[in-house]
Amino acid sequence: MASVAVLGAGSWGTALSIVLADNQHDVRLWTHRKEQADEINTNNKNERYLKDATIPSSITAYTDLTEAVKDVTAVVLVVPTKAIREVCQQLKEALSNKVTLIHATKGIDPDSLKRVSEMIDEELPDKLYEDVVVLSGPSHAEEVGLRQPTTVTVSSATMSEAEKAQDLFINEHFRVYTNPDVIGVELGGALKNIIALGAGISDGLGYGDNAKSALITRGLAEIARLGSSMGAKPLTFAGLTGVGDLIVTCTSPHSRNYRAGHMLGKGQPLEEVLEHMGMVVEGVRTTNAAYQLSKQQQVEMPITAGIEEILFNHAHPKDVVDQLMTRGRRHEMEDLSNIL
Ligand SMILES: NC(=O)C1=CN([C@@H]2O[C@H](COP(=O)(O)OP(=O)(O)OC[C@H]3O[C@@H](n4cnc5c(N)ncnc54)[C@H](OP(=O)(O)O)[C@@H]3O)[C@@H](O)[C@H]2O)C=CC1
Ligand SMILES: O=C(CO)COP(=O)(O)O
Repeated sequence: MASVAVLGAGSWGTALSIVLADNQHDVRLWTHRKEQADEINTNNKNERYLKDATIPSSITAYTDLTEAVKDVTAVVLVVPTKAIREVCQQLKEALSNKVTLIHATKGIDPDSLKRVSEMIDEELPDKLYEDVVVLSGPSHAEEVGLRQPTTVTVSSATMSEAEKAQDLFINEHFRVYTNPDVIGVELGGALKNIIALGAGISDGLGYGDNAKSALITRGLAEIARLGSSMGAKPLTFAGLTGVGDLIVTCTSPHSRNYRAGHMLGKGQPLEEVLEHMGMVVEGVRTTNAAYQLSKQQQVEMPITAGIEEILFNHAHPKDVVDQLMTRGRRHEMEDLSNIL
């Protein structure tokens, strides 16, 4: 049994805490909201973020970060990308011993264009952990919280750290693979959110399965192009954290990115959509980050560019689809043949 602090009591932090508690670990779930900690500790519920799950009574919620991380062997960071630097700065003050550091956040920071593990490395001193472990894959919190079969991947530059994370999480409902390609695992999980927005937009416009399938496969092509240019191994995008996560997010009403896209496709403005969601829609900021990266890396990402136009320049979704459909002719494997 290990002591594990999970930082972030949203949908995913709560679901991952349930997995860890099922594995008999001592789980401390940190939230910055006192009323939420009280609800978890008193009613074993997190109504706002994971309403259908009953939280095992062995999980204790904390609002004091120093108390939450005292003597733990592992820390799981699972706040939205936007909050990663701020929470790391607090963690730096609160943590006194070396831990296995895992993050399960899926995004790219549009200000620094950094992946989440890169931001963690910038914010936390080396002495607090060996190498960050990324946990990613097709895993809706709503299903994990109900112990439905789920597979994910853990990745770290130090394989023994990834294996420690695998040991912590693996059980009969939650199967955990390892993969040494940190860049590919992290980028697949972040970039699929852009395509999930696109899939939702397409459905919201009333287009059918053909359009969605095109978005998933052509989206995968542009994810692989950008990812490879940034040092990822192309084969990773054919795995759980690439095509696996694309399928689950582009086809499921659990996905916040898909649902937000659906509302955009129906014509609702972005601000209204985000207010309605009340949970993080990572694809919005990551679209802008990926758009900037595509320019920096000189990689063609037409779907991402179209979604950038819809999100930030008031383009009409139907016009963007028309533009995508009437682009110049291409060979399907153009640009991919030299990375495969
Ligand atoms: N939900 C899912 O199925 C999955 C999510 N993920 C990823 O996990 C990450 C977190 O997502 P998820 O849990 O779903 O998001 P939610 O929107 O459900 O919850 C986010 C949580 O983070 C808290 N938070 C935000 N900012 C801070 C901060 N500065 N300090 C402390 N807590 C903060 C929020 O608190 P508050 O209530 O105050 O806003 C809230 O409790 C995302 O990157 C997402 O892509 C990955 C796989 C599956
Ligand atoms: O990453 C996820 C499932 O693997 C969750 O996606 P959403 O953030 O779109 O809900």
